[in-house]
Amino acid sequence: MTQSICTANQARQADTLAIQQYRIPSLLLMEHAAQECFCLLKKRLQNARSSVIVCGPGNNGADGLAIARLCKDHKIKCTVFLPDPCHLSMDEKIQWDMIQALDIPHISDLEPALKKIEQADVIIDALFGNGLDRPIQEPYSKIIQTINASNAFVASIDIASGLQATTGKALGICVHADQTLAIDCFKTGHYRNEGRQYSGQLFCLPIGIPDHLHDRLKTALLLETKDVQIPLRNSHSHKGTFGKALMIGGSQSMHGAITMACQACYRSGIGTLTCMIPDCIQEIVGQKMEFAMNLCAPSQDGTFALEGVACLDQEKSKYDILSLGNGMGRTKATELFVEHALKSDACVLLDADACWGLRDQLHLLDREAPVLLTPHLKEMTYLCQKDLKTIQEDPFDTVSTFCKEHPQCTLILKSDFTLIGHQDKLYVVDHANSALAKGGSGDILCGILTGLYGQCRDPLQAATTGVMIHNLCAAIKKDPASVMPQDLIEQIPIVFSSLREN
Ligand SMILES: NC(=O)C1=CN([C@@H]2O[C@H](COP(=O)(O)OP(=O)(O)OC[C@H]3O[C@@H](n4cnc5c(N)ncnc54)[C@H](OP(=O)(O)O)[C@@H]3O)[C@@H](O)[C@H]2O)[C@@H](O)CC1
Ligand SMILES: [K+]
Repeated sequence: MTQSICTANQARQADTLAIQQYRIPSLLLMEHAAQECFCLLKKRLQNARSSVIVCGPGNNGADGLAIARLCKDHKIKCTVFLPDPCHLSMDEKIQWDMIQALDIPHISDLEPALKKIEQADVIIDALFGNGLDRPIQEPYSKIIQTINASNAFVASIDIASGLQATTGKALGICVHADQTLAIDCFKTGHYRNEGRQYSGQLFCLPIGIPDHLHDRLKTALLLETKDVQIPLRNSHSHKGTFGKALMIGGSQSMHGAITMACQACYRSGIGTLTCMIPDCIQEIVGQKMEFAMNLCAPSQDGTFALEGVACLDQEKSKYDILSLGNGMGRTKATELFVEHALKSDACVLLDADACWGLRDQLHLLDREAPVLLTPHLKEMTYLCQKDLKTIQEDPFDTVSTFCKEHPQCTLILKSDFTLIGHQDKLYVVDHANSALAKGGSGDILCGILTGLYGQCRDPLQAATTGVMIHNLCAAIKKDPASVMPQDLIEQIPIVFSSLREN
């Protein structure tokens, strides 16, 4: 099952359709949710000296009560805390009656409950889920404050209580979860604004809502390794089969960027690779890259000179993909190279300084051949009319709006998770790893994408597979602080073969 990322409204609509159109009783969905949560938490609950399930006034609270019942079935002790038994949703009222009939320990008075929370080593947070619609007030703020001050392991059901499920904004105070057990689908609020900070480790649990309901009702899909496809390599092939790439970049002060990008490209299966650099770095780059052909364009002050673009014009028709940006610098020549590359018939990949070089000529994106763009958040401000804060607040909207306006583009927006957009499709790759938060990491991604595009000629396949490979390269047995770009490049063959085996 591919995991959908939904707004609160989309998740609610899927629930409603499952109940009304597919006649699945709401209590049955809830029982599935409770069983899945219980399975995941069972070991911790068994080993806990004291656990508390804190339940709010809606169906999120009802999930918590159903989990308490499963604990009783498995002879696991836990205490239910329901602060407001007079204010319950319909399903919660049914769950609450069962709790009382089964004589499961429960408290509703605040002071003894807060003591229990202070002493607990496992807390299940079922205060608020998808339905939180206003700032948290007393007594809930005091309860959340006590949960956050405790040393307990905290698991939030569906979403950390206090987070608005669509926006990920903390409405006043918010539970700081160690784990979040998303019910049926992830919520956009897990990824936006404070969502990442409060959610802890994320899991998505199926509850029997027919998967196809999310074909329409979703904002994005979370990509997993099983969803990506390394381009096939027929043994009866020659170097032309796997694409001809021209990678353009480098400058006196940043010659490492283009070298790393080219190494990653070659390791990612390109047929032939030519590297275009300013002639002032010819010697140093040439020594590092026997595998690539070098083309030198005239330089000025350590970067490409304006007249260097003639070199690109002479060459550009020979390639399947032109990739620009790595270590190129922000100069007039960069803008000119971007313009002339986009006026070719080849696929064009614009990375780093090339995204900056595009900022005043976005109309050039309306072309026949595909364009791949790999901005980070700041570089994204050059590609749309939004400031950094607005992009950070809603990267989903930023990417989907851009991709609708520029249907030829595949956009890869890099932050602590990666968003990939193409036309109306939106994907998330979430393998956050600080090993990638370093200079050189983007150049390696650019190389991987170029290599993959050469083989599959499908920008979206190159993007989804390339981002996944890049993320997996960082998952090595080295401390993230010490991972060097070269470590990532050396990991590429290992990741390729493990993905191909799968
Ligand atoms: N079939 C299903 O639907 C399934 C649902 N499932 C589960 O249900 C969850 C969604 O349930 P939900 O819609 O009842 O929302 P939830 O967040 O529990 O309660 C919110 C209620 O609290 C109130 N309220 C809001 N803000 C407040 C505040 N600041 N301070 C105080 N009160 C506040 C407000 O009520 P009001 O006070 O406005 O009457 C609102 O109604 C979902 O996350 C998942 O866990 C699963 O079991 C699968 C099946
Ligand atoms: K919750």
